[in-house]
Amino acid sequence: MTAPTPTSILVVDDEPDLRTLYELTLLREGHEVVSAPDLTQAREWLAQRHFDVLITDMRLPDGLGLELLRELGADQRTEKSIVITAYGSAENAVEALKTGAFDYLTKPVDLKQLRAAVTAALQSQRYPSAMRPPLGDAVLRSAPPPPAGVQALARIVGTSGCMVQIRNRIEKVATSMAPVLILGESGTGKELVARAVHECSHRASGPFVAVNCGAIPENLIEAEFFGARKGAFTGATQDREGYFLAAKGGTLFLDEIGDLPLQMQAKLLRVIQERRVRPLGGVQEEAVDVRLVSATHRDLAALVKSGEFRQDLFYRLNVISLRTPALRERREDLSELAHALLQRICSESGQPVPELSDTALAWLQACELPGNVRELENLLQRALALSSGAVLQADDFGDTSDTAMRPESPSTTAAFSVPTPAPDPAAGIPPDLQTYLDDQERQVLLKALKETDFNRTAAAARLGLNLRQMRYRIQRLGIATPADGDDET
Ligand SMILES: Nc1ncnc2c1ncn2[C@@H]1O[C@H](COP(=O)(O)OP(=O)(O)OP(=O)(O)O)[C@@H](O)[C@H]1O
Repeated sequence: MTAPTPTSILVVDDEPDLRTLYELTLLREGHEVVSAPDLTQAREWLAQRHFDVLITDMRLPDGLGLELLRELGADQRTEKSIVITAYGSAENAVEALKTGAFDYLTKPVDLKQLRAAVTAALQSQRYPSAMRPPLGDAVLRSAPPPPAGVQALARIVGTSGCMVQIRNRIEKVATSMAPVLILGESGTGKELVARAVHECSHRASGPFVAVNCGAIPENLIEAEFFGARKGAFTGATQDREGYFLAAKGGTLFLDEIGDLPLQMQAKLLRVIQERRVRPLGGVQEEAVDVRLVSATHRDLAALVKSGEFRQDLFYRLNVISLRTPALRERREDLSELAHALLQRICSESGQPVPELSDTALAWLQACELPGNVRELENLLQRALALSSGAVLQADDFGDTSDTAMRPESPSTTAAFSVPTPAPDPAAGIPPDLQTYLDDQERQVLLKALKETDFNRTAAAARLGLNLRQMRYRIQRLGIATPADGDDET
């Protein structure tokens, strides 16, 4: 049996002591290491041979480490780069990630983080060194993602140009550690995209922790994010891990990031910069090893302008952005989406998949669907509940003769799937029907949640809903629930 080929690393730093320190650390890990004090020598090495990882200081005597990254990118080379930047220089770190760096480290370099970054960079290579084709072949870009990634991409239905583009971009961005910001209207699949980024990345075997930033009570938010030791505050009856540590080795998805209170934004920024967290009441800081993906339906740039969102945090989170298009921008996908959603809903509830008649499809095509794919999903669920045959007809979607009855917002459709409480005749006619129905729905949901000890799966089952519908309603109606529920998926 032949011995495995050692992985090769090129270290570029002009300070001899630091070079030696990095070299020794990496040699001890079993890597083959060569080093260069400047760009010129690094270029000579790169012209001669291939490396698995390039580690470069930002400032070098004859230029910036970023130049090497640009050259690697232009030559479509497969080396993964890690850039070392000065402490507190957010611009350089963001610039490095935008230029294609896999990751960055800040000075003074923590050797544990150096080792972890190199391991992660190697894991993200889709070919082991022995299988790697010769220099010059643009292999990584066309290499397929892992099987879980392929499945996650397939869950994002749509063959319109913008959907093909978004799937391609997910594959590309998944191979680095750069933070990703997903922007798009409600119900356009931002969480689906975030999961696909995770599943296509080398972190796929790690956890995917999804957090709704707008749903956590303000007094608990710090403990939820960073963890807390028992007794750190009234009610902290046991140690709490916190999202950052729970997502260790995986991806932390910060949904509705635009709703994060300002005070918490400052704390989040500090953790991103320092890559360490200290749980409330704890004395020791712990290293953070997560890839951040955030999402919002709000206009973050406008929030920055109005002072509601910190510019420096925006800059940090928005290294790579992805936009999920609204359904009205890709109406050609509606039929495929409707069929795929029907399949999924029916397989989840174990019922046979009905056909979708031409009239039903035409009716859906005529709907505005401002709530996007989620609204389409709700309409199909409701039609399935109302239909008794093997074919879904337009009538199954409600009174289709009256255009005023057509669904106009996610809230309208959401109210349909819960048994609508009979109006109290003594109370007369409510001045705002939607608010009235929302109140009724909120009360029913709260009752079910309380009776099941806030177990969302159990509460959903009591109401004949699935977990996804339950989560949607909880979020839409702004119901506060303990965030560490046992049923988060
Ligand atoms: N392209 C798609 N293909 C298949 N299903 C989709 C697609 N886009 C969205 N969905 C489905 O629509 C529902 C809403 O999607 P998701 O929760 O990802 O949207 P979102 O943009 O995160 O919404 P919000 O901003 O309200 O949180 C989910 O059930 C999801 O599976």
